[in-house]
Amino acid sequence: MEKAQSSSSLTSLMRTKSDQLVETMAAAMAAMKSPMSSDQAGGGPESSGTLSRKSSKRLAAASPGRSNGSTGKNTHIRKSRSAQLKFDIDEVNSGAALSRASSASLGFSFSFTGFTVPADDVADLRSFSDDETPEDLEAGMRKKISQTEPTLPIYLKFTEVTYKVILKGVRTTAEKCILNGITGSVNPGEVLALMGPSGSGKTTLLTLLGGRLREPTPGGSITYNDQPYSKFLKSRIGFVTQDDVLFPHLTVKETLTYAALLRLPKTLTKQDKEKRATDVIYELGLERCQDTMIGGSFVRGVSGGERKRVCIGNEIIINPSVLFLDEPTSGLDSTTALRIVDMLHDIAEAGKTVITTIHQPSSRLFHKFDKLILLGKGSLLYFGKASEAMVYFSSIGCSPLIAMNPAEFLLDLANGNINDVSVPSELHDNVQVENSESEMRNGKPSPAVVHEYLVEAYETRVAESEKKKLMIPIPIDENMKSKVNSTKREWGASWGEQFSILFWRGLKERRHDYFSWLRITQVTTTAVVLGLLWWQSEVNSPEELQNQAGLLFFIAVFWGFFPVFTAIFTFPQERAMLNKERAADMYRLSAYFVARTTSDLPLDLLLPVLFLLVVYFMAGLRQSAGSFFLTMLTVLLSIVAAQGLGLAIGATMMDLKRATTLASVTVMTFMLAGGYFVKEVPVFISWLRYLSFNYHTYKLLLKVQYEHISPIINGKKVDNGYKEVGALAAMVVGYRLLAYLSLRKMKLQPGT
Ligand SMILES: Nc1ncnc2c1ncn2[C@@H]1O[C@H](COP(=O)(O)OP(=O)(O)OP(=O)(O)O)[C@@H](O)[C@H]1O
Repeated sequence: MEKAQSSSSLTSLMRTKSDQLVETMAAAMAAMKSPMSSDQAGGGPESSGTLSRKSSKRLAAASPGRSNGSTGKNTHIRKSRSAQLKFDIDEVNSGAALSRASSASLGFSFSFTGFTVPADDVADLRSFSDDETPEDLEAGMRKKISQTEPTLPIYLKFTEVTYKVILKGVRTTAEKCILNGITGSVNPGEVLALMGPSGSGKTTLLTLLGGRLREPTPGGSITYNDQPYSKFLKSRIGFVTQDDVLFPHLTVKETLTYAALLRLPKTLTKQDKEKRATDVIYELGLERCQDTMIGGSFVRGVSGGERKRVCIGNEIIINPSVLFLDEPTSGLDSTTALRIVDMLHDIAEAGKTVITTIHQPSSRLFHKFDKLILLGKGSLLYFGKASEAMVYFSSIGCSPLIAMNPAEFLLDLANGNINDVSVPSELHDNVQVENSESEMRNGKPSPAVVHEYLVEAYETRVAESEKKKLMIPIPIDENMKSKVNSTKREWGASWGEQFSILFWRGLKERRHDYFSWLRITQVTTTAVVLGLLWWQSEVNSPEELQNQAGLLFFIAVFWGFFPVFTAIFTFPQERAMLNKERAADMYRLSAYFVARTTSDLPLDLLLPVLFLLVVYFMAGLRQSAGSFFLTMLTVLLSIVAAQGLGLAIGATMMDLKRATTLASVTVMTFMLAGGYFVKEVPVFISWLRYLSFNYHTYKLLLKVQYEHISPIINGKKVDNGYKEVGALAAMVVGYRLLAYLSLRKMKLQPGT
């Protein structure tokens, strides 16, 4: 028997690779057409190997009949076929890996010279918007990602990657294993698809590979050109998250131009960067919608496919070496999805390494991937060429019984759903022998049994050889490898430029808010009502003065309350964008912070001017230019201080519900401590008023209006007002500093 076995193996090895491939494919086709016939030939599921160690022991004990004379023949066929198949898979995996990478002109020097789109190409090619027909695509109307600039090639390898989280319950703490020993690799020029049922760990694996998930520390090793993750990679990695994180009020062109200005290296001029944005627009076929707003829940904008392409454009604009995409085709029709995957192919052809998760691809899509990882409950069920997946599963006895999209078949298997799928008879025998209810469902092996079988099949057949392959050093020179190791961060623009870009981007994004008639109406209506209520009020008696002081206190409270609740939204609303852009090292946090907090100031300071113009003269407050302007300055200072509080609460909580609750309690406390309602505050709590911007504003307003009447007004001593101004100025800076530090401490959310 041994002789027969070795001669069979020898024959297999002596055949040419193509012969083997043809035979294997033919066997697989035959198995797919008629799974039963292969059984009869002795090479079907039964002969495909006793893969489950546990199952095989059970089988040997329970089915002595199978260990008779025929076993020798069966074992021989099984072993020789399995050896042949293993050989094929190994060969195909290693041989095809670099084919596309080498065909792409991968320059081994690292510079940015910009994308080049020949003008004729642009003119000739029709735009590729969502209303294109599938025929256009078939006819090759799709634009190629034409890029003359070399890309730093990055070979990504990952071995035995595990990821566990601690789940803390009310009483208990449990460990959950999300990924369990995932091994694989992807090279420049290849598109690797991560497939698996919902919750199988695709996004977790993608974010780990993208270097965006580092807590809790994952097990195993992930290397980029045989080097561990370094900060340098942030600028070489593009990451397209599942949710499209874009500013809804910016147009497609604005979005990509700002990304180019912030992310491209300082060595490029502003014009070069803008040209790069235009090139990307053409390459992604977005020219027809380049001046359309992105849109969002409340604003109609570009279509879902266009939005996804903008997200991809945002990442490819930096000419990344590795591009990660989380479900780029979700929610898109099959034609648009195909277009996106075609685009990923073109991106890979330009020498980039592309890794994407994909939920349920059509068969046309499925065949476009070079490599495939199939996950089931966090375990690896298959890693290899996508085109070899069916061959592999047929080799372990799992084939579709009806014509089926391969992706659907693989997902069914990964889910343990074996309706319309043939599984090895040993799996049936197994569970029948044990007659375990938990292992059977309607007379079929349960999903858990199928899962265990698939995991063990992969471990025993392929895993070891894959791990060995990963030990081979990658074929690029040491210089190139060490580049990845650099810890130097390279900003695309200086601090000042970052500030200016972010400031103008903020102004553009919120330009609609500035001219929001709702806010203007709200403020002017309040002003008119106040003006009418205090119409031409006099201060000839203490009662009249107290009456008018009520108006001053209301102004102090209104312009304390309003800015806090507006500013609270600033950071929680932009959290996803901040996460995304900080993960990509697009700018310094300080530049973003200053730009974000100042770009709102024009409107925030314009409305109170309008308000005071109405109230001041209607209510007949002190009629002198100095008093008017000092009142105005006091209110503006109070607004900037109150904004600081709102920013600090928002940045600390980063959750609108909690932030608004805390803000309302704080604002109410400050209002009560403001010195109008309670005159005799108990000593032990009297310090509270010093924290209240209402208190300081009110005191300053009293001083401006009545210092010529009496040194003590409404129970408040009117001095030079420096203390109040100092306190408000300290609040302006202090609260902002607190907000900034809270943002600094904020942990980046993976995958957003
Ligand atoms: N930090 C975490 N804490 C607890 N559970 C987590 C955590 N991260 C992921 N999980 C769980 O791990 C599993 C895998 O999640 P993951 O998002 O990677 O799955 P997926 O395959 O991408 O799913 P989908 O296709 O639905 O997006 C899920 O059950 C998820 O709830």
